[in-house]
Amino acid sequence: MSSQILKIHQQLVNKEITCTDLVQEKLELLSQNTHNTVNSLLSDKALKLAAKVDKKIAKGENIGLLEGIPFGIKDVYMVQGTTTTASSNLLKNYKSAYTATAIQKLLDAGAIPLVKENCDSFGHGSSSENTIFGAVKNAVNPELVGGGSSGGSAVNVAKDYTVFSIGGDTGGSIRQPAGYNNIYGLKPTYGRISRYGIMAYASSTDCVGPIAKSVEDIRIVLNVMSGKDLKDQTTYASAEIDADTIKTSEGIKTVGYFKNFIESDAISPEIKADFLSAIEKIKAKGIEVKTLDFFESNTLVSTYYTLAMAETASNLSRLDGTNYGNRIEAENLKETYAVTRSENFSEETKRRIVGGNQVLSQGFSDAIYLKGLALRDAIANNFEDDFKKVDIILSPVTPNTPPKIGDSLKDPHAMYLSDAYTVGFSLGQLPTLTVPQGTETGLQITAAKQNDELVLKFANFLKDTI
Ligand SMILES: NC(=O)C[C@H](N)C(=O)O
Repeated sequence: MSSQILKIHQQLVNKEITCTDLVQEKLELLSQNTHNTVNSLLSDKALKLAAKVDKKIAKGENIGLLEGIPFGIKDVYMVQGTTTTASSNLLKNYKSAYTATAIQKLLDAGAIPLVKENCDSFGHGSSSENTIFGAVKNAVNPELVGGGSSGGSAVNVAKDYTVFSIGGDTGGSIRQPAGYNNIYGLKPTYGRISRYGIMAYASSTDCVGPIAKSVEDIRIVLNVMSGKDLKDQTTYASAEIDADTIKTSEGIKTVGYFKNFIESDAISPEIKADFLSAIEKIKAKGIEVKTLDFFESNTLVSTYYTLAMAETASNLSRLDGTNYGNRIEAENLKETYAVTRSENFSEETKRRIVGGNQVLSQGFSDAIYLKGLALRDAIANNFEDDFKKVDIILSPVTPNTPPKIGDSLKDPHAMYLSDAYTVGFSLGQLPTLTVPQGTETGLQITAAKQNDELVLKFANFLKDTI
């Protein structure tokens, strides 16, 4: 699909539509939607901003590319004056005191925030069913899950309720719902976009990224959000990615894929067939394809969940009803903490806090946590070796197609295993993009650290190839 942002920009500039009508139409679609994508609507703010854009256009002033473009925000981002619930009961009424850097940059560029979007609570999940706002339904088939944890964001884009949405990806939360809903979703290199103002889940792999319907829209939004931020010391300065540069296939000679992913018993036959057919088409275009060895799914999933649970147990320890959230008074302070947390956190979040505290506790941390860190280093080293042999690693996004609503909740372990193909790239802190394949799960393009440009370039190449 071509750029929605460029199309709407032209329509606004040519006065074929007004920004107010556009925003009103999207707000109506969002408020009537039955896919459970909305936690809260930002109608007043959005309509005020739209009126300003219309005034500017009426006066004949120039507008920027993102000015007047309506977008959605996963409900884990602070946006001053809005409720930021993380889809949890504990923060049901929590109002953000400040705005996340990534969102502020979009607001500064004139984009119009419409909605705080439903997701798995605190990012804990792969289906967007772990939420107090009702399970997000898939855009293609509403009996299936919308994917997670940025499910509401992906479905809103797929259904055209928003032009793009900002998701968050710790172990697949942008890429997997993008795949399940047949659109694009980018997890940039860790540190390319500031995490300041995102509700922290697992700080060592949390990434901010765009979900959209075209490579060009991903590029535009990525450029605006990227950059060093003194409020997040893990950020780095990056060069803008140029539209024309990513239209050539220069620098793409070799593509690799992990043999064990594709030969695994867990992969669905449709996904395997679609993947191998894409590989044949890539080869036919003269690109060399190499198979690579990688860690087994069980190792990847257990390393990721060991570290993610440890980090979330630590990050969420601040939510005890004292400074934030839905405090439940009990007999004494200790009881108040306990009741506030046990009554307000979901089963899945409690599972992760208990698991994470076990990982970090004295007597266990050497055997479990330190082992997890060592494996993470080994995985990162493996990637460094791989990128000496290939330019791009291609993979399916998930081994499975989206499950029916309700099924993932029955078996958390099976849900963790469905992240087998996304979590390794998170641990490696690599740039990874989901591209749609016309099916219910997409292809995942990964390049070496800080080479987000090559990922987008290959996505353009793939668009004309498969
Ligand atoms: N947050 C994410 O990136 C999703 C992943 N399934 C997790 O629960 O950790």
